[in-house]
Amino acid sequence: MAAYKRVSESVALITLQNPPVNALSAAVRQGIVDTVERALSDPNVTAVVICGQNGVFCGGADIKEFGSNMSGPPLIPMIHAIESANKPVVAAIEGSALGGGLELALGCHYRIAHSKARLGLPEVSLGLLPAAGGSQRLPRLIGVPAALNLITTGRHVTAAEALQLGIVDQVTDHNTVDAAVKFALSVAGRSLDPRRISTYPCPQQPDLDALFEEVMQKVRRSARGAIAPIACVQAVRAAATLPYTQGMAREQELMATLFTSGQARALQYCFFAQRAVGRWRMPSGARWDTSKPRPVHKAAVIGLGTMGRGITVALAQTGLSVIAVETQEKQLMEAKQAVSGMLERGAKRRGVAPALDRIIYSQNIQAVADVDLVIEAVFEDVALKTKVFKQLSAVCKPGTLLCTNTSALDVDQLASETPNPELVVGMHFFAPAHVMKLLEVVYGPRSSPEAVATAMQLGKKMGKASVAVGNCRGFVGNRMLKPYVEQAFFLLEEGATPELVDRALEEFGFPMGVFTMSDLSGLDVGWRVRKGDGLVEPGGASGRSARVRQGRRYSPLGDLLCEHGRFGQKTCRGWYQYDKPGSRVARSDPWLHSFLEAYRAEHGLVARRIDHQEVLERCLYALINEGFHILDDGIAAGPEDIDVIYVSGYGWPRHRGGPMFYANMVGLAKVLERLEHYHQAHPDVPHLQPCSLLRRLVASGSPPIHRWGEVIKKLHSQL
Ligand SMILES: CC/C=C\CC(=O)SCCNC(=O)CCNC(=O)[C@H](O)C(C)(C)COP(=O)(O)OP(=O)(O)OC[C@H]1O[C@@H](n2cnc3c(N)ncnc32)[C@H](O)[C@@H]1OP(=O)(O)O
Repeated sequence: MAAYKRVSESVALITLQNPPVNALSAAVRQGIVDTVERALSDPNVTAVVICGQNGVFCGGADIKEFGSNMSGPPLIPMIHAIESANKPVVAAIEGSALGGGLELALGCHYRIAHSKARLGLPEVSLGLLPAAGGSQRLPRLIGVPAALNLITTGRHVTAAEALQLGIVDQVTDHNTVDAAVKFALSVAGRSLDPRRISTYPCPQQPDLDALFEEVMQKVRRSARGAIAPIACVQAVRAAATLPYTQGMAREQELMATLFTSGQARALQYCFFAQRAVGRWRMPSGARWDTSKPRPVHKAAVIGLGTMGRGITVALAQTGLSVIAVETQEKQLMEAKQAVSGMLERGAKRRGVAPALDRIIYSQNIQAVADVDLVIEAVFEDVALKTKVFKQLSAVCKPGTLLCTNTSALDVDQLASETPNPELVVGMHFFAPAHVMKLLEVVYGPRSSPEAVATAMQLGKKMGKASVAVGNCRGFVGNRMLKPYVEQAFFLLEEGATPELVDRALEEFGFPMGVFTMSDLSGLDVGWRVRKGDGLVEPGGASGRSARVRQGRRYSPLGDLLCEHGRFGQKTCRGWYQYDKPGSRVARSDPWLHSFLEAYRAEHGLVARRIDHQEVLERCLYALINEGFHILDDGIAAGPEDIDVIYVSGYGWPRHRGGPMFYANMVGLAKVLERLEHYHQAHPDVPHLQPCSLLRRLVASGSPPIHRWGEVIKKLHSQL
């Protein structure tokens, strides 16, 4: 839909109307075609201004239409008709001009932006390229290097940067439409030939081949298997080397490949999944839209180790006053120095003042008496956390929300130690907490909807992908990680090497394989957890019993490496070897290979050839199978929650959508068949036994992922 109005007598004002972001749906495109035609055929109109309703120019093509049969006028001829118009067309850009929205503006003869507007071509993050002429017009307008940067990263630029780059002609702090109308009147009657970007030659660049080669290499390295960034480089190259019409043909050809690729579907699923997790719901029926968050102005962090420091930074950067408590003076001083450093570096990067004075440091827990919310981040020890929660209950004003930063402990058990368990939730941050985008908000059976709403809102303010999950061992992310890591260990026993397993996973798109990751986070972390679970037998047992614990197959490989003092990067030795402590360059370690051979010999294991497919199937399907258990148990409300957790916090490649989306893409019947196959081969591995929900879904004809909820609901209503 697009509204048409005459203003200042001779200016046609066309307003895009499709809330909330005026996406270019079929109806909007039709509206633009009709109103532009009307303006151009009206002899009383001398100029045209295009703007968007409610302070947003246009969020781009309507992503929801991508999955359906596209109808309505196509974008390219629509934009071409605007550019060819014989009356000046001015884009009045407020809010956002993104993707097709910016491409529409590039078809206009002039662009006026409000100073708070953001512009960009983020198609690459949806697995696409700017294929409404954006990949051909932008390089002609701002040059190849700047266009390559914007198109391959998809980053949004401010109006000020857009002006500097030459994307917009004017920036205003006042009413943008008024400024655009005034501007349109001032240019009416001027020749438009110099304003048609498609007719510009692409600015010449010395060493064009070298530039493209360099960018292509950089993009390939960071794309981790994603194809859209590569197609973006190819499209810009076409702009730089071909006449416009041929460049457009290349743009369309590349887009057709991307559009039908599974990657675009996965990335568009991620876009909507990220928004869907904000609409959380709990098994009790409490929901995001009926639960009111409490205001949080002042927060406290208890315990200033690595996690507590990061959380303090994240809170202060959000604009909250923070009381940071650490009982030991030396640790408190060290933490203050570290937190200040992190804030200063972050502020420098963002060009703002560091929020140093928002934090009060104290050794005394009494200092938190008047805060609205506390995040306890002491050592992962249930007795210690219980003690802190008891102290907090005595000190804090009534109604203070008590949050625990834990990666696995029972939130409900901690809640039960307080007089107001409804005020307790888990906030599982990921290290480094001021950088990592994921937050699991863990509710127990007694957590109030208000407490969950408050933690979710705080997470959003901190810029985190916040996902509400139920309380169980490891919550969602770590619970699913366990069978994944377990399979990797078993594969080593059966003949694989850390190098082989990691390479398969990295080629799949993970930034790091399981063993490189284990070296980075420290092998002792998992060792401590396994000790706590009673799985580690001191000194390492021998014989068959060494590989069986609690009635199921167990691999003591990680424990044995720890017994050798191999804790990963920090000790220069783990699954790999490193030149110096903390070095990230993992080198193959002959000791480890000999150790594996000796281990297999000791346990009568015969190494066999293992290929990448088996590595992927065993590690990923075991992880996915646990995801189905999590859905079945109601710990995650839907597959989107799991997928957002894995993409935002566990390095799952975004262009593969997340583990549950991936299972949907592979085919549920295939995942089930492979799990059955591997479970038959390894009956002592319960994680390979297909989950009953997976069986139910397959029996229901493998519905698409957005309809899994119906099967889950039916299953639960029958219980
Ligand atoms: C031939 C192909 C030509 C062109 C290709 C394209 O144009 S692809 C689309 C390129 N555009 C984008 O990638 C922009 C996507 N949107 C955003 O980045 C943000 O939504 C935006 C515009 C910056 C606004 O952010 P804000 O935080 O204010 O809102 P939110 O993200 O929560 O979005 C609000 C609701 O709008 C829906 N939505 C946003 N953009 C689109 C879109 N392009 N198409 C369809 N729907 C869109 C979003 O899903 C939210 O809806 P909800 O029901 O709440 O989930």
